Amino acid sequence: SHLTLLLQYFTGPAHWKEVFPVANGDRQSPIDIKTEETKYDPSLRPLNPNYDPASAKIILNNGHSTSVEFDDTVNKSVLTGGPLCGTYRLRQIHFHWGSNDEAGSEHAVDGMKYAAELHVVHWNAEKYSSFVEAARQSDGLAVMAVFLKIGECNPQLKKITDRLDTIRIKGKRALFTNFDPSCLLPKSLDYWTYFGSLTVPPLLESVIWIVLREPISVCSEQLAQFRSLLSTAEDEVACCLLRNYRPPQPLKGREVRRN
Ligand SMILES: CCCSc1c(F)c(F)c(S(=O)(=O)NC)c(F)c1F
Ligand SMILES: [Zn+2]
Repeated sequence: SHLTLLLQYFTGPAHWKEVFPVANGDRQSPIDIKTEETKYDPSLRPLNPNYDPASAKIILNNGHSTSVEFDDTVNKSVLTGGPLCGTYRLRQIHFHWGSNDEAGSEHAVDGMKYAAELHVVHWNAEKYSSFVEAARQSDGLAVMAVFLKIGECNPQLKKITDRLDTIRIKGKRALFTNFDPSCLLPKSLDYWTYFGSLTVPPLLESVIWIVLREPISVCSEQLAQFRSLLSTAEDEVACCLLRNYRPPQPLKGREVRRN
């Protein structure tokens, strides 16, 4: 309907600042990482993801992406090390992609975009009592970003893309357990890190970003399965979730460090 199209037009990234002024803030994400300007920091430690496959609970279509949600009531699946102080608890993973294989990642590297990007979302359970409280703090969230590069079909990603037909409609969820998201990480855990934000409203500036330098592979057919998800609910005119990435935002003097 015209109203749906109008809403979709006004809910795009260009209009977010009208409702969420922080969209023009000093630490917005994603960014274009200019590799020549990144700074080696010897104090950065190796990343130490430690996930229990039993923490995985459900796979979900929230209308903006597909996510796997984890049990974050105890410190069973955590991320420590890297730029982080303390223990960050795994909350969920989700993906960003584009309407074609040429663009889809949120972060860019020297102006180059990958086909898609995986976000592994953690919150600072040592200092804060809930995800929602942590999401309001400058050191509340830690998101590990993994680039997906067009190439071979990814057998680990298949565990997720093979289930998408059961959650095509916005709001649908299905049981999804016995899954360790480490299987989606590249061989090298070398990374860039910088202080940023959520990339979807409310765009809260509470994310310590950890962007892995080595991509994992994804094939066109698997990306097509992401694009076949619907951004609409049962009672709405069906509309495919063709793209869900925010374009790069101004760096505003921030430093990007590398280990
Ligand atoms: C528990 C519900 C929200 S968890 C979440 C999310 F769903 C999301 F999409 C992003 S993002 O901004 O898109 N990518 C970094 C986040 F940062 C998040 F923390
Ligand atoms: Zn994300």
